[in-house]
Amino acid sequence: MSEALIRIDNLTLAYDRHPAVHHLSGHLQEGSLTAIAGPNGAGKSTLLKALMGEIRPAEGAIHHRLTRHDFGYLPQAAEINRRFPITVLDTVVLGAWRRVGAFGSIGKAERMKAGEALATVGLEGFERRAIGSLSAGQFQRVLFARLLLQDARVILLDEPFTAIDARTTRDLIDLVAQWHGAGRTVIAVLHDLDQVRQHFPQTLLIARELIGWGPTEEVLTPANLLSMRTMAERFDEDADVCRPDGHPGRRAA
Ligand SMILES: Nc1ncnc2c1ncn2[C@@H]1O[C@H](COP(=O)(O)OP(=O)(O)OP(=O)(O)O)[C@@H](O)[C@H]1O
Repeated sequence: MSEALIRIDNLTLAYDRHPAVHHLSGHLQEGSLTAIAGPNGAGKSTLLKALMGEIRPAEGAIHHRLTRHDFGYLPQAAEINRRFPITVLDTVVLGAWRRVGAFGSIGKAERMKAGEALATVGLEGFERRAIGSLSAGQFQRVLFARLLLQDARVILLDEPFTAIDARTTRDLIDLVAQWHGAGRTVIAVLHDLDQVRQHFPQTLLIARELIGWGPTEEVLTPANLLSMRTMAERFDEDADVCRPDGHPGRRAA
């Protein structure tokens, strides 16, 4: 078997020492297409941010030889400020900045590529519109066009199809399949388990602790889904990170 692209070793992620992800281990192969599923507050977004290096492990480690520029990231819609006065084309062009670097110059070629990416996502003619004037689905298409321009080796998508209509979802899932076909590594946080079963060969099921990670049909079993719900009911927002021996640490006063 080929060497893993990303290896996660006994990873604990915490905010102010309250763990959002506990003792997670596993690996991602290059070219894999993986869904991260789990209840609200399970640590899914936190894990994506840690993969990119935005959150440092409280314990354990994430091993890879990638840089921040190798990651394309689509945040949850709620994290994006759409009031920023910027056009659709310039938003897509931002995808190229990561590639050319902060001191590189964005030329005509990049702007043309941005126009092509917009056409690919079905938004030809939208170039000069302000992003604030778009529908949620149109804006999500713009963000996918930006990812196309970014041309990243690893693509991280946080709830990419939430509040998006069926047609847009289908088009964007097709893009994900194309990335996968082209050998990109794609990881998407998803809540719709039917979508996961249909389109994602690998699943990481998490409820702060790992429940299952592997082929989707082996992970999304009734037993695992029951464990997930039981663990979610017991989420303890005041838990402290474990001691190095793996036993629960002191609880916050
Ligand atoms: N910036 C932060 N500061 C403090 N706690 C945070 C922060 N971000 C997330 N958390 C907490 O970490 C835990 C995991 O949150 P996270 O957003 O990773 O979960 P999630 O699985 O992505 O949830 P959802 O499905 O609701 O988006 C939650 O208890 C959350 O309140």
